[in-house]
Amino acid sequence: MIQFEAVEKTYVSGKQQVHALNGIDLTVETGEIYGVIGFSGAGKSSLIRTVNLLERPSKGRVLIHGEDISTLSARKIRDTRKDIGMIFQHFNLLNSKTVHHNIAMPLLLAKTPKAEVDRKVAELLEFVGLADQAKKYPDQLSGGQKQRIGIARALATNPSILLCDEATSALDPQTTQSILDLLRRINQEYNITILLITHEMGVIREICDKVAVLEEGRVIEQGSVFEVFTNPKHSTTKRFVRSVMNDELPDSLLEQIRHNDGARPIYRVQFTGNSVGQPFMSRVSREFQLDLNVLFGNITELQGIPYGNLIVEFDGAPTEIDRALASIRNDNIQVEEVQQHAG
Ligand SMILES: Nc1ncnc2c1ncn2[C@@H]1O[C@H](COP(=O)(O)OP(=O)(O)OP(=O)(O)O)[C@@H](O)[C@H]1O
Repeated sequence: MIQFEAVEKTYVSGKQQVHALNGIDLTVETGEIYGVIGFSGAGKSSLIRTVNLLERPSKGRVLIHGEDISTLSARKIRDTRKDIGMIFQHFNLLNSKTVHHNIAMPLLLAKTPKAEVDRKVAELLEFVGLADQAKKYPDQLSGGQKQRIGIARALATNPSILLCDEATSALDPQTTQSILDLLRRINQEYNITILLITHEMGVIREICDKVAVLEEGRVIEQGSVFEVFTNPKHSTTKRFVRSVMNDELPDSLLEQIRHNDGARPIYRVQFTGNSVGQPFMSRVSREFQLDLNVLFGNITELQGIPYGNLIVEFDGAPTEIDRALASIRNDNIQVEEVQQHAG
């Protein structure tokens, strides 16, 4: 478990002060994959680097499994660091050393016997799918392969926590996917808690259980990925969600809504989980004698739960439309009128 308690970080250079973190409270539970997203300069790197003391908080505390690491002895800090692996956007491999040596590095530093080092490196190479690349040098590998080496090196000391600093930002979409699959396996098979920072909402959607949105060194929104994606509250969160959820109304449709005289109101209908399987449209149409015209829609999946989003024009008697809306809401389906937002 990682706990940030009122964490602040101020950088001082000359007379200038930069307040990178302004009081962060966050808890990453054991076994979770927790994503922190934010635009450039939001404070993501500063935050993740306080976990392994690459940066010390200016105020507040970071607790690892309940212990404030900044108060530990030098020896205990070394032990705690072994328990926290880290991978980086640009991999941070030693180009003059072989793949084997790069992965072995943390074990060699810990004076692990050679036979044990060789056994562990072979196991890790197998796990990351690069068993035949041990003698190569990083320059001979693709970006995705380099990140696999970075991951293998991070796992060498059997950590319980893995920090991922923009681990897929330098990779193409297909390679990103394969690295995210590998991170998920690490989380599931080794029960390693993962804290990742990214500026890509697709990464959060793909593997995270929880997400926090960072802006100007503050957490502006946090929650389960499902909650935050289906009901984002802050405008920055809405921007991030829109970047992957494709629920923007097309221009032609906005034009149609703008010219709607209000006789046929238009609603956004959002439904999740069990509601997805319900034939609520035909039921409502029959029961309240309405014509329902679907103008736009998509159904997607978040954390294995289906999530639907429809834009529907309701045509019928106003009193029946009101009754229909009440009936839909009764089924735990969210409905909101889009007319006023569209213009
Ligand atoms: N060593 C440093 N000295 C001075 N200012 C710094 C230092 N590191 C970061 N900053 C500043 O702190 C703020 C937060 O930076 P940080 O790198 O944590 O944000 P970020 O969200 O990770 O951004 P990016 O995605 O661009 O890396 C920025 O204004 C940055 O310029």
